[in-house]
Amino acid sequence: MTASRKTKFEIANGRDRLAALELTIESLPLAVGLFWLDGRPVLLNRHFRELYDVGERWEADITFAKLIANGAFSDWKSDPAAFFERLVETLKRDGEFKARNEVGNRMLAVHDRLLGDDLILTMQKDITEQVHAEARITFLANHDTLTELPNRASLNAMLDNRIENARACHAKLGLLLVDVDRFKDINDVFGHAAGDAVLSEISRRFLACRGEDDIAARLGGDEFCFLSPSDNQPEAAEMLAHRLLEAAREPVLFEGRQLKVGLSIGISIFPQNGMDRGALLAAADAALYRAKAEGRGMVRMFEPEMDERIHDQRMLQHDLQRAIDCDELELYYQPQARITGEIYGFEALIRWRHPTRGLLSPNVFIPIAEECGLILEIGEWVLRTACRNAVTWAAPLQISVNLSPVQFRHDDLSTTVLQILMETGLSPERLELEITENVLVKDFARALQTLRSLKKLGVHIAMDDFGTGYSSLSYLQSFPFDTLKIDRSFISRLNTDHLTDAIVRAVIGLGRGLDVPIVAEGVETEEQRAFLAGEHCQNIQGFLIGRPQEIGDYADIVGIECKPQRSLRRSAKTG
Ligand SMILES: Nc1nc2c(ncn2[C@@H]2O[C@H](COP(=O)(O)O[C@H]3[C@@H](O)[C@H](n4cnc5c(=O)[nH]c(N)nc54)O[C@@H]3COP(=O)(O)O)[C@@H](O)[C@H]2O)c(=O)[nH]1
Repeated sequence: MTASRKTKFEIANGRDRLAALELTIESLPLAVGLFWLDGRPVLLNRHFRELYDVGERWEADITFAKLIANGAFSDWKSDPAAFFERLVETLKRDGEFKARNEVGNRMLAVHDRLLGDDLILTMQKDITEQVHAEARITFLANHDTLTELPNRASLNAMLDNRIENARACHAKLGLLLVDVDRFKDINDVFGHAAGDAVLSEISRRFLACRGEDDIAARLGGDEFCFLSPSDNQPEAAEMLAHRLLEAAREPVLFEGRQLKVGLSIGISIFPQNGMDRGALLAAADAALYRAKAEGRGMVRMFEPEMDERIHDQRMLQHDLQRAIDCDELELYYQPQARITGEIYGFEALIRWRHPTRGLLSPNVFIPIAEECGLILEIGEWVLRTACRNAVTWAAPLQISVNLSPVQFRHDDLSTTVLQILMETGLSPERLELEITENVLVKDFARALQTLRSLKKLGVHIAMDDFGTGYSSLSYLQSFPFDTLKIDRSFISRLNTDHLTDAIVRAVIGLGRGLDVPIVAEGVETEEQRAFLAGEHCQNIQGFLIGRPQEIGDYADIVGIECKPQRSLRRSAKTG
């Protein structure tokens, strides 16, 4: 090949390569533009031209600044030439510039580079889908998926921020904690889809009655939180609370049913009820607790004496952790008798001999133990102590033990019972476990399975407080209880209220029909006993027969030497 032919070949080859390069750039899936430093374009690929609406043969006066000014950078729009100058300065200094730019409804990741001394290469990638996905992920991290309200994490951040601002401006804030009354019942009776429908609809109504600056969030379950930033406190918070109550009044329609809910609301005010988020939430929670305790459907403002209750509960919880080890728990025993008066068993009832507060009722500390999980240890102690005590009796009487729903939901309950029976040597048919229907309300199928495995051990199962829940009857269909205990609230009204007499009569009839013996609880008078005898109620328990006492007080009945209970407790603990 001659020298001139070689050059021609190389030139042709070079042109081909340039054409191939241009074709590649033309079809790249990102917008590419090459510009002179004065802004005039050298090359704009198809994506770039489409993005900025430029023809294939662009007009002579087109420039980088004019093109980008069609994007959404407002500073570019106001003075594109000045911004272009600044870009060139940046490129000369740093060699590149990266940013996100919005063009029309697309989001672009822009990467500009200086090529040599006189060219700007801009590469702009469409990241609209990625940005949407990022926004969705951020939204999900900060919002509750069901109601789309801010979640607890984002509420915490917003509260901290608003409290900080309010502190700086000496402003006031109202914090509302809102609980949907009886929401659990809707979930349990009509299913979770109904529960979800209620929460979604209620949240939608909440948003409609919230003020422009108010914050609404879902904390989880049926708990919501609102922040009213008005200075007019507590009035503004109270007004918001009443708007929320009103919004929830209308039933929620679900699959043709009208589901009725109510709200309980607790309010705390910044700064007087707390100086930070934790204190304000705790104060609103105490007020909410009071609202629920006073019958639900209520709004309660925080009052300092509620703080004492929180403090008190915390102290008790703290002390309770040591109660077993320090031998402070005791069992009292209350006799259970045939209607004729013959005692056939005892119910074990726990007491806490607190070192400074004296003898505490289970109503005071069992809810605390359930809340903090200590009930598992305490419940096991009760079961072991009661069984160990009962085997020492000469008379093989029945021993009844209360089970908390928390114990019941724990996986190992039947194993624990079996272990204690084997360890103490108590014959299973002497042990009766008392459950309330709360045990069955949550996760019915699982509860039923546990009941069946307990029954297989040979122990008896009693339904306690019968008649106080509204679905007791349906539970009777599902499980063959050995005993039904009519709640003492019915017995105390016997002979004074016709309706109560009729209910007690009906329950006794029901027991007879199902062949399940009835125990009437809380029998205090001979008149009540006579009524029950007249209705052929088999068994009674109550102060008329005997109060809960140390077992030594019933030594002659159970057939033990009258020895102090503390030694028995200690021997139960050491196994
Ligand atoms: N999970 C556990 N719960 C327990 C345990 N021990 C008790 N409890 C539950 O605490 C509640 C209160 O019990 P208590 O203060 O012992 O009250 C019992 C009796 O004293 C009371 N009673 C009995 N007869 C009468 C009466 O004639 N009048 C009257 N005013 N009160 C009376 O009733 C309570 C027994 O109720 P019940 O269990 O429903 O049979 C109570 O709910 C206990 O269940 C425990 O170890 N674990």
